Amino acid sequence: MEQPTVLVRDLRVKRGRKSVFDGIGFDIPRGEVTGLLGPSGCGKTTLLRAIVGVQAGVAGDVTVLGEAAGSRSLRHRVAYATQAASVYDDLSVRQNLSFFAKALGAPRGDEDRVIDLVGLREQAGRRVEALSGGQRNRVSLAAALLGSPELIVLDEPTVGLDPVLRAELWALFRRLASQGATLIVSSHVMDEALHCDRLILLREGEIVADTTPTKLLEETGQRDPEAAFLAVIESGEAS
Ligand SMILES: Nc1ncnc2c1ncn2[C@@H]1O[C@H](COP(=O)(O)OP(=O)(O)OP(=O)(O)O)[C@@H](O)[C@H]1O
Repeated sequence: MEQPTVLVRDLRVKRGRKSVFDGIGFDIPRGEVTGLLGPSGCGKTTLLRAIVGVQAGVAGDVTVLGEAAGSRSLRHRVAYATQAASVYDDLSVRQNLSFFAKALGAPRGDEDRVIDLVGLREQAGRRVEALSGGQRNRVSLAAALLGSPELIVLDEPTVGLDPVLRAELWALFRRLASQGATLIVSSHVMDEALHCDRLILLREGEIVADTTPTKLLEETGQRDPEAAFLAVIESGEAS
């Protein structure tokens, strides 16, 4: 059987004095879009950082593509787009992406491929400082797609985007997964859950459900994911 892309076992994370996770575990198979959902402060960013291997205070096992999370050999195989766009304001979209492409050793012309993927062709020559917040975030997303990484970790990539763009990005995530990439996408918007193959619902550092959109709605008898999430939390509190 194919090895999962991400394998998390007994993960414990301390940030300062606070224990954010105290022994969680799950697998993420290849070629799926996994949604990491839950309210602000539940631990989504901390978990993504542990998977990428940049979080301090981590104990337990996080294995990515068969290697320990954060291993040097994963540098070109794993991409991470943080919540705050990390791009140069005084460079154009294309200059930013050419710079990152060179730093990564991505194939020639890869910047144009990712500019098209995120729908920024018209803005390619514009300096990043002249873009909207949503467009800036898409530059960051484009940078994460350079070099066609096998695991793509995206922290709230659709924040601040209008519904049309949001739908376009989700279609892009699905397309990348169908080509074999594995995506982990965090969000606190439960409606986005419906675009995922798999859902990990977090609350205060605990996995309250590890499910699929269909199962979540079926098992809670709800029609919308927001209500379903609340139902999961209430049933957890009742038991
Ligand atoms: N540098 C830090 N030192 C101590 N505690 C921290 C630090 N950063 C975050 N935390 C705590 O860790 C917990 C998880 O935070 P995290 O940023 O992972 O949540 P999140 O689900 O991504 O939230 P959001 O959706 O608001 O980004 C929170 O309780 C937060 O207060």
